[in-house]
This record gives sequence, structure tokens and C-alpha cells, in this order.
Amino acid sequence: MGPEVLSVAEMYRADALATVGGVSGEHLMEAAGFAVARALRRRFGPCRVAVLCGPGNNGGDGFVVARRLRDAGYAVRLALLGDAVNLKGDAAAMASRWHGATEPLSSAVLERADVVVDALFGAGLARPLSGVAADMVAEIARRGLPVVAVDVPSGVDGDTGQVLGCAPQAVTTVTFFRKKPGHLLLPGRLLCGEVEVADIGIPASVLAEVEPPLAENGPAVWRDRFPWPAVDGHKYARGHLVVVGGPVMTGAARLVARAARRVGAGLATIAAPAEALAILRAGDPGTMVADLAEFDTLLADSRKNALVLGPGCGVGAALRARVLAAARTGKAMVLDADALSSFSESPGELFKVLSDNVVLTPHDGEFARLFGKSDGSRLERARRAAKRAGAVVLLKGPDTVVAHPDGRAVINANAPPWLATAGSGDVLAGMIGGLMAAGMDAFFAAAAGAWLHGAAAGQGPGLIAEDLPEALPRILTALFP
Ligand SMILES: NC(=O)C1=CN([C@@H]2O[C@H](COP(=O)(O)OP(=O)(O)OC[C@H]3O[C@@H](n4cnc5c(N)ncnc54)[C@H](OP(=O)(O)O)[C@@H]3O)[C@@H](O)[C@H]2O)[C@@H](O)CC1
Ligand SMILES: Nc1ncnc2c1ncn2[C@@H]1O[C@H](COP(=O)(O)OP(=O)(O)O)[C@@H](O)[C@H]1O
Ligand SMILES: [K+]
Repeated sequence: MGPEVLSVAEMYRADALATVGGVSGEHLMEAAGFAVARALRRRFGPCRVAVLCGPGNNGGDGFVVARRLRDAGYAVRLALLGDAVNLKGDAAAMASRWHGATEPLSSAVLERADVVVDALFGAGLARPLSGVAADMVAEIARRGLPVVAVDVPSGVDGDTGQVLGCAPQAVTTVTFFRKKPGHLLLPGRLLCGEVEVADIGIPASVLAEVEPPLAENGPAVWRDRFPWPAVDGHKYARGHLVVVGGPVMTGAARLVARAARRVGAGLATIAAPAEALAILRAGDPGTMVADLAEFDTLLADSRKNALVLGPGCGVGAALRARVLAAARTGKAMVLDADALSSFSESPGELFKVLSDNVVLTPHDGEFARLFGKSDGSRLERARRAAKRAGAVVLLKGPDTVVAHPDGRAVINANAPPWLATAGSGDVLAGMIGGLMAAGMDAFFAAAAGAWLHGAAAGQGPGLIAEDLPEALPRILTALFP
């Protein structure tokens, strides 16, 4: 599916498969430590480095970093949490190759340090940081020292991006083989700083066995499925999206339709109540307008192959009925905003008519209304919700997750905070609906829509929702094969 993201358990499995394939654990650890030392050297010239090692293999990597940096002329002090005699396996082997002093972990090691290497805990983090480890994190922050993290900043849960206890703010995090969810989900992503993925000698062929169902969203995930127009095609071959509008907030449907047309739908029709028709007809000349009283006729037209319902529609029984009628046609569909909130009292009624040809695009509030308050990371919650709804769920936010009921998911990490502006969600719904009208599968359309939405916000300061569709030609041109 593209740039794979491995859970912590899958990473251990990849590691074990590489070992079975003849790559020794010591080789992996040496390569890991080397990669961290190289990343530090790229960023910081010869300086004083404090390497903080934990009791497991993350600490083992730290011993390699210390040796490599000292060999390169850095002044290195190393401090270990726990007793060196308790180190095991590869970590013990690497400790025996460190010929400098090993201090007990305390803030003394930070005296006069310019940079800290955080090799306390990685994938094996088992409980919240406490005691001297937590004190170190606080002391690093108090001194404002730059941190290079090994695998993850210690305290960040690799699977969820959540902080257990506390974690240092890193400038760079070097992880191995592939990213983990914690590098992409908040707050983990922010604590990592720049993330470098180092090749440590695990062959990519192990992925065929591990089969990770998760990827970082980007063109590599969906480029091959993008619905570019065919040379011998016509507008109907590019799909006809119906956008259901409301009586008052007419701008929402207009943003949806414009984004859908920009992204590649051949036609878009806004179907709205009589009182909104005049203003809609004065809008974009290329967007068609129909009376919502004719909704059944619109649904019966097989050329109108996709729908967006929700933005600006108004919550209530009328919208509920239209959503259910539209779902029964089996057409491709995006349900956003009011279409989701309209089912807060009866989510089961909605879920029983959905399929994986439907994308639900809730923000956190709408998500809670439909799926209740649930525990776990955004990834886990989106996956559970997709399974429960039997539809693709796109849980919006700075770390948007798109999940398919079969367990596949992508995490989107290109969205800037400028997207937090009224109407930007309507544009997202339009982009996804437009791609589905043009023939893209719901899951990949949702992924592509989320990424294009983030890329379209690249202008940054001053961004308003209306700018987003207008940025698409430039972005699509760069993607066009
Ligand atoms: N997989 C690979 O391919 C490769 C992996 N590599 C590296 O290995 C790392 C994973 O190593 P790992 O499995 O030994 O776990 P690690 O993160 O060192 O922690 C375990 C230790 O910490 C302890 N502990 C945990 N939480 C604690 C807490 N809050 N407070 C105090 N103690 C706590 C825990 O103690 P216990 O729970 O057993 O009491 C145990 O002793 C990975 O992140 C990467 O850097 C590389 O070498 C390259 C190849
Ligand atoms: N801090 C943020 N960083 C990145 N993207 C964000 C942030 N806040 C919101 N967004 C994105 O902006 C969009 C807002 O959608 P939504 O809340 O439905 O807005 P509206 O209803 O006004 O259209 C979503 O795609 C969301 O992921
Ligand atoms: K670490």
C-alpha cells in the first residue's frame, strides 16, 4: 500500500524474520547506533554529548552511538539507568565494547552537555516514566538541551503516539526500517521533531510476511488508482456528483461542488430546497442546480453516480430520510457534518445501510456523537468505528486517520493548522466525493482527498476554505504522470 507503518509488534516480528534470514541482532544494533550517530553528526559539529542509556536494547543502541561519536572526536559522557551487569544479549555485547566510563543516570551527566542522546526506552516502553528517568526528562527541558532520540523519544508509545508519564522534546528522532504509528499520531509526532528512517539491514522482503495494514498517507498509497481522465473519455465518464444543500448555509454546498469539480468530477449538481435555488443559480456557472423536491428523480438517474450529504444541510428527520434513501441505491457517498449528527440518536439505523462504498468524515465532535466516547488512539478508534459502521471512516484532525472496515488504514501527516478554518471540511468532503464520482474506490479516494487537502493548504498564513479548491490545479499538475 506504499510507505508501510509497522506496529511495535510487527517491528519485533520484522526483526525476528531478519534474524532468521541471517542478519544478526548485533549487526542490526550496530547499524542502528551508527545511523543515530550519523544523524547527530549531520546536525551538530564536534561538541559535548550526554548519552542516556536504558536497561534494554534501546540502551544498547545508545552504547553504539557513544562509541561511534567518541571515535569521531566528540566528547561523550554516558549514563546508564540500572546496573551494567543486568544488561543482556546484544545490549550487553555493545556495553562491553564501550571503553569510556559508565555513570549512574543522574542530572550530573548533563553538566556542560551541548546535546543529549535519548536511548532510555524505545519499543519496549512498558509503563509511565517515573523516578530518575522522569527527573532527567524534566531536567533536559529545564536546561533547554537539544535531544536526538533513538527510535522514539522515551515515554512516547510507539503504537499510539501517547505519552506515558513524560517524554523529552526531540529535534531529531532516528527510527529503524519503517515508521511506527507513534511517529505520526499526536502528540508523538510533535515530540519526535524531524523523523529519520534508517536502513539497518532488515530486508524489505520481510514485509511480505508481516503484511502491515497501515501506511503513511501520500501519493505512493493511491497514485496508481487516481482517476485521470481518459483521452477518449467525456464528461460523464468522469462522473456526476450530486451535492445535497440546505436552505440557509448555501456556501457549504458550493464549496463541496467547487472542490469536486476541481479534483476531477465531470459534473456537479447541487440539489437544494426551493428557497436556496436563486442564490445557488447566481453562483459558479459550471455548477448545476436542481430542486431538492426532485431528489428521488436525481437518485434514479444512473449517470449521477455519487453523492455528498451533510454540509450545510441542517440536522433532522428530512436529512435522515435522504441519507437512507441515497444509501439504499448503493451509490458512492460521502456523509459529513449534519448527515452524521442527524443519526446521533440512532447510529445503528445508519450503519445497517452502509457499505465500504461510503465514506464518513467526522471531526472529533461528530465522531463522539455517532460512535460514543471510546478509548484508545485515534488509529484504534477510527478502525473500530469503520468496522462497526461497515464503511470507510475518515477521522479528521491534525493527524487524520482513514480506516477501512477490513482493518487497512492510513495516517495523514501533511495537514497544516491553517486548515482549522470554517468550510475547510466542506472542501474535503467535496474532494473525496469528486474523486469517488470520477471512479476512485472509497478508501483510496478518502486517502487521496485528505492528502490533497493538506497539500492545498500549503500557502499557509491567510488561508481560507475558498483557496483550497483553487490550489488543486497546481498540485494535480505535479502529480499528473
Ligand atoms: N526490533 C529491532 O529490529 C531493533 C531494535 N532496536 C532497538 O531495540 C529497542 C527495543 O528494545 P527492547 O525491546 O529491549 O526495549 P527497550 O525500549 O529498550 O525497553 C525495555 C527495557 O526498559 C524497561 N522499561 C520499560 N519501560 C520502563 C519504564 N517506564 N521505566 C523503567 N524501565 C522501563 C524494561 O524493563 P521491564 O519492563 O522488563 O522491567 C526493559 O528492561 C528499539 O526501540 C530499538 O531502539 C535496535 O537495536 C535495532 C533493531
Ligand atoms: N490543527 C489542525 N491541523 C491540521 N488540520 C486541521 C487542524 N484543525 C482542523 N484541521 C482540518 O481542517 C478540516 C476542518 O473540518 P471541519 O471541522 O469539518 O470544518 P468545517 O465544518 O468548518 O468545514 C479537517 O479536514 C481537519 O482535519
Ligand atoms: K528513546
